[in-house]
Amino acid sequence: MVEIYQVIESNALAEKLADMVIAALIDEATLTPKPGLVDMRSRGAHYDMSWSLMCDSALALRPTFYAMADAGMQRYPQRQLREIIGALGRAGEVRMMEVSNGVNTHRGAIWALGLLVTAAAQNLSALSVNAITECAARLAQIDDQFAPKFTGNKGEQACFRYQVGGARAQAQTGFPFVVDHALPTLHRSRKQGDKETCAQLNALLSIMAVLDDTCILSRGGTSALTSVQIGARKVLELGGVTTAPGKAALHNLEADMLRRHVSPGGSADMLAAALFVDNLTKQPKWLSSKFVDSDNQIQTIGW
Ligand SMILES: CC(C)(COP(=O)(O)OP(=O)(O)OC[C@H]1O[C@@H](n2cnc3c(N)ncnc32)[C@H](O[C@H]2O[C@H](COP(=O)(O)OP(=O)(O)OP(=O)(O)O)[C@@H](O)[C@H]2O)[C@@H]1O)[C@@H](O)C(=O)NCCC(=O)NCCS
Ligand SMILES: Nc1ncnc2[nH]cnc12
Repeated sequence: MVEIYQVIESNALAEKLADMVIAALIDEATLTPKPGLVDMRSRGAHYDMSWSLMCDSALALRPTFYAMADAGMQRYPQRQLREIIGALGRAGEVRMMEVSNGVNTHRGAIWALGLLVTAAAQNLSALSVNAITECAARLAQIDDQFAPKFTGNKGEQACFRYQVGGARAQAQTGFPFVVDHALPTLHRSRKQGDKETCAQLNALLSIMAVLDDTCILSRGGTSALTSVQIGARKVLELGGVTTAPGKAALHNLEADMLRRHVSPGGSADMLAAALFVDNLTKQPKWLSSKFVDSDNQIQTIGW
């Protein structure tokens, strides 16, 4: 019997992975409403961002994520791979700043989704949530000798001042709030029949309820972070955004955040990461095939 299968070039797989990252970033930006964040209806607590800017920034980052996925598919030693994607990430940040006119639209997203897309590309035959996040964590733990020791960025300053782990620790510990909070909430909410928008919003709130978001800390300090975490938890305890009490609590949470002028930018990045991992682990048809690896060997992607 002749086996019929589609052979995909590895660069086509990297293209697909990059497309999935961009789709996750655009889905996150488009999710409406989101408290404090840019969405289709408002700029939230950001004077310098808009929905179209977020989309332009995401699209401009496609070559960055493609190059990271491509690097992940080559058989580089892990330290070399870490340094390659570190350089790509820094170049991506420069590109982001050019497109956004100096606004930090996606720095945290480049970091988190860059590590995740590289990890996914390294393990195309084992695309599970744990395999991807654990591989991304191992990459994040490797010291990149070419990275500046201090960035001077607001996130870094907040980490020192408030003694929290921020974006780096999230990645180095395997994105626990994506794995243990966002994805289970997303799945539970879908299972109980919520619309996709509500399921994603509940997932965002489940992250906001626990994350040490340095965007909130640097603008509003610990009192703002505690208030946001309590507010997000309250919406979920009241049954989430589909119930009348949950909706009312969400409204109060948003008003409180706008009054404090704080935004959960880190939580938004973690939601995009969750949407990317969720899509990737749904066994998409384009991956259930074979591909040519960097040694010109045909590899089967299987589940
Ligand atoms: C490791 C880096 C991410 C650098 O991080 P650093 O600690 O130096 O700080 P930031 O530059 O501030 O970047 C951290 C970004 O991560 C997001 N974030 C915040 N808290 C968390 C968290 N607990 N877990 C995960 N992610 C988190 C956050 O990004 C979002 O916020 C941005 C908008 O914030 P906003 O306050 O509006 O904007 P600012 O301009 O900063 O302030 P204002 O003036 O407006 O008040 C938005 O972009 C979201 O994305 C933080 O911004 C990483 O950059 C790094 O090391 N890169 C080097 C390259 C590399 O090695 N790459 C590896 C492979 S990809
Ligand atoms: N929707 C959004 N609004 C503001 N900052 C963000 N960072 C990532 N996504 C964001």
